[in-house]
Amino acid sequence: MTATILDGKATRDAIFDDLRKRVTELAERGVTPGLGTVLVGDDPGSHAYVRSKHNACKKLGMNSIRRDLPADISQAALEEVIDELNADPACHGYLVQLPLPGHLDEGAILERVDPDKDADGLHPVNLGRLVLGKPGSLPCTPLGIITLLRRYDVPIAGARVCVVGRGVTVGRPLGLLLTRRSENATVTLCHTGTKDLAAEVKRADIVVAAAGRAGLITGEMIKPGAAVLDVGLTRTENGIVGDTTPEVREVAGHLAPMPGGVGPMTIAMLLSNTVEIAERGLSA
Ligand SMILES: Nc1nc2c(c(=O)[nH]1)N[C@@H](CN(C=O)c1ccc(C(=O)N[C@@H](CCC(=O)O)C(=O)O)cc1)CN2
Repeated sequence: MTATILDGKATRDAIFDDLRKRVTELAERGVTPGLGTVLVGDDPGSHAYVRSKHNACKKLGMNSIRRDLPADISQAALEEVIDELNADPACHGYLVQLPLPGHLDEGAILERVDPDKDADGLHPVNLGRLVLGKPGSLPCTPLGIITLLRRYDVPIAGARVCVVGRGVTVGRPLGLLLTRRSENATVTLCHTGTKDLAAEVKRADIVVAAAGRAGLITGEMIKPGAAVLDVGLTRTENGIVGDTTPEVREVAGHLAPMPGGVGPMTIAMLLSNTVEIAERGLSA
């Protein structure tokens, strides 16, 4: 068996086509949705992601506001930038690119973002709304994973899902999303304390590998025909590698590869959240 590829780039492009129409409709009502980014420091990966976000805004006819800040910025100065974006009516939604340099209090910065402008869905208020099933921005990578599964008709309701990795951007919120009534999956959240990872993975109809450990999930751990989404990203001398080994493709029924699977969906969901915030502003 060779897995059907869950193509994140093609799916992102289809989502962009839909978003372009919504941006045009908003423009007809006098609103141009605006996305802000806050980037601290010189990490080349973070710079590349932020660049992609601004390029995507341009493609869709959205405004974008960029705040690039020095690596040694103080907590107080960064908080001032956050306060400015909170007050800027042209900025409908924004994000603080993670990770932040170690001297900054990341939690305090994320909490300072106006939850109703939180394009990333990572503000504690929005994570709380997710727990309570109330409307709010949803975290982009988990939302991208569910959108990709739906696009390829991979059954979610009743599926056993094994999420490997308990990070705040992917694993934890994904567990919450998948166990909503609308998704109805049964989720096992695995982490470094899991006793028999191979056994947990083997039971799953859907495996999400988001531990950030290259090659952690091997072909023999996968139930034949399962859907596997590789979200781990490790940069090596030979390029990017994911959390799954190449043989997984021969066992899985569906595979979101690294690269080209979930990553492009993250940016699509970020723009979708921003357009949604702008639409909400008009209907409020
Ligand atoms: N505030 C946030 N910070 C970070 C997030 C996030 O969602 N919000 N996620 C990641 C970085 N990220 C977006 O910000 C991101 C990561 C990867 C990709 C992507 O398209 N990856 C490609 C391959 C990577 C490459 O070529 O360098 C892929 O999977 O095909 C997009 C966005 C951490 N920080």
